[in-house]
Amino acid sequence: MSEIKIIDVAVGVLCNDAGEVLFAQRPEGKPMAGYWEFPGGKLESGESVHQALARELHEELGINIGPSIHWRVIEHVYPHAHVLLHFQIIREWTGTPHGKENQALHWQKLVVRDGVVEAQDTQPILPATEPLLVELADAIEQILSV
Ligand SMILES: Nc1nc2c([nH]c(=O)n2[C@H]2C[C@H](O)[C@@H](COP(=O)(O)OP(=O)(O)OP(=O)(O)O)O2)c(=O)[nH]1
Ligand SMILES: [Mg+2]
Repeated sequence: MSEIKIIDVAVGVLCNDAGEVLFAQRPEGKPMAGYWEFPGGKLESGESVHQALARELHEELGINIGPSIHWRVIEHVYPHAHVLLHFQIIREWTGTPHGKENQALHWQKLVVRDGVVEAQDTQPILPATEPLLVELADAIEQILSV
């Protein structure tokens, strides 16, 4: 019997006061290079989702995050890995995000039109993340309205 290894991934949705979210483009050398994603990465052993997120966003963007709000957990099977994605929304951080791994960054407002989010500047988006954007736009609107 073969055992499936599920990889936990902490995914950070940085959301600014204008309601924009930060996308990063996966650099050369990683699986699915060129795809856009939310910053984040794999949990190391013993880490909580928030701890992994704080570490990854410091490594990838050079920022220190404040609290993260749990939003969704999504399972996805790629040819390269079977992942469990823990999406967290972040409203507070210190420092200005910059691509420490030479990845391109882009702040993008999630505008829903005819039931889809048009994100022309951040195509293609990772297949597990793309279908969540409409609901994420909703969640962000609610968070900003409080
Ligand atoms: N960060 C992130 N990963 C995502 C998203 N959507 C999605 O399917 N994934 C998948 C792609 C990868 O299989 C996995 C993330 O793993 P990764 O390779 O980026 O992990 P890492 O940052 O720790 O990278 P490395 O140190 O292993 O190079 O999760 C997303 O929006 N953000
Ligand atoms: Mg990563």
